[in-house]
Amino acid sequence: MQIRFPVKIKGEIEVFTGWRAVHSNHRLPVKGGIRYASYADQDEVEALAALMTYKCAIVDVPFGGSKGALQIDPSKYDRDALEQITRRFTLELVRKGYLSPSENVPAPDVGTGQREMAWMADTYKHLHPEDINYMACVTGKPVNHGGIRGRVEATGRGVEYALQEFFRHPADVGHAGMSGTLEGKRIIVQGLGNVGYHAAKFLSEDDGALITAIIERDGALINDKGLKVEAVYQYIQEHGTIKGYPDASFEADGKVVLEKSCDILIPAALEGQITVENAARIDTKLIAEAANGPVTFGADAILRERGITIMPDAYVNAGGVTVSYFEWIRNISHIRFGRMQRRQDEMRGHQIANLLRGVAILRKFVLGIQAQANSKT
Ligand SMILES: NC(=O)C1=CN([C@@H]2O[C@H](COP(=O)(O)OP(=O)(O)OC[C@H]3O[C@@H](n4cnc5c(N)ncnc54)[C@H](OP(=O)(O)O)[C@@H]3O)[C@@H](O)[C@H]2O)C=CC1
Ligand SMILES: O=C(O)CCC(=O)C(=O)O
Repeated sequence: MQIRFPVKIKGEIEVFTGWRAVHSNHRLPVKGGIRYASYADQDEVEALAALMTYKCAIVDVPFGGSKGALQIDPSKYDRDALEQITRRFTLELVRKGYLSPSENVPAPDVGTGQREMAWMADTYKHLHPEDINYMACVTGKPVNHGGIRGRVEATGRGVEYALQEFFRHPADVGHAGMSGTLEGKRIIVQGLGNVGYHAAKFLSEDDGALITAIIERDGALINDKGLKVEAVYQYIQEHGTIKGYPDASFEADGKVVLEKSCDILIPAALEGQITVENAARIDTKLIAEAANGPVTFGADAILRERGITIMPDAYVNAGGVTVSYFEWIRNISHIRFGRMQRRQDEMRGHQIANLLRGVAILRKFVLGIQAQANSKT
């Protein structure tokens, strides 16, 4: 479904185009992120909606597949304009039946995050004040707006878990031309956004892997001894670029760094980064598809022919939708997880107390019979 809507920004009317595609509603609600990107188009959204169907099936979360996008470069708008645009987009989605807790539940994706999800949930709530499940209309919300701890880092954490699992299978590791664990493995990450940042951070800090290069929109940082991911991330927050980061060499052409030698390549930015054009030059043993669709169909065949193992997106980046499921469940159950746990603990406490009481009664009963028997002899 395509939507076109006008928004008045600083006195000027701008018309925006967005999409929400549903691939399969064999299970409801359908689920999938909404991205803000200038390159977004309908074909991409439809393909990503199909991927969501398969992803949800693979990790067995009871959702159908959907995806959405708004054709916009969010870096060109200030906070107020983005809020206006997001609220208007949400209004259109709700009106057309493409956003609701029971039918279609968006989440963050490229260019969107907790803030946009909070605006969407709030807009839905104003349109449907009678819906007591309004909070479940989107996931990936801030924790103080019905979100769940861990959703922000969930996709990156899932990438780490998928790789940890891979390294638990020595035959597969050997087949990929490696041995041992993640410790000391040379990893290149493309995209230090939500997914790439958390994946790189956890893999280096928790698993001892070396992040030897980070490729961003404006070039790449290289350090064969391993980059400090948190320091690079903070540098970007402060300077808005990776250029000038002190503890690494800089390469202006990020695409070339995709071809640098490494053990594991993690594309975590955009679709179609590894194509028939560069597949023959990719110098890695394992590709973990953290982004959706980073390897094209043609490139996939070339890489496999060359013996490079590919861990597919529908499995590698499914941590996000998995935690989204817990957020949605929590929102529709109207009970805090802590409270559920407390009730369970209380119930268990009651059961143990009842059991002990039963044992005490039984003991009294047995002692009584024994006393009776003794008095008779
Ligand atoms: N967020 C989630 O929970 C999930 C995301 N995904 C997928 O993961 C991928 C990344 O999403 P997410 O991390 O959320 O998005 P973000 O917008 O948070 O991050 C994307 C990152 O890639 C960078 N980037 C943009 N263009 C390029 C380029 N040409 N070369 C290198 N880096 C570039 C961006 O830089 P800049 O900020 O300058 O644009 C940004 O740092 C997408 O494919 C998404 O669909 C999959 C499952 C769940
Ligand atoms: O968290 C979600 O519901 C969807 C995340 C997403 O868009 C994706 O996995 O590609």
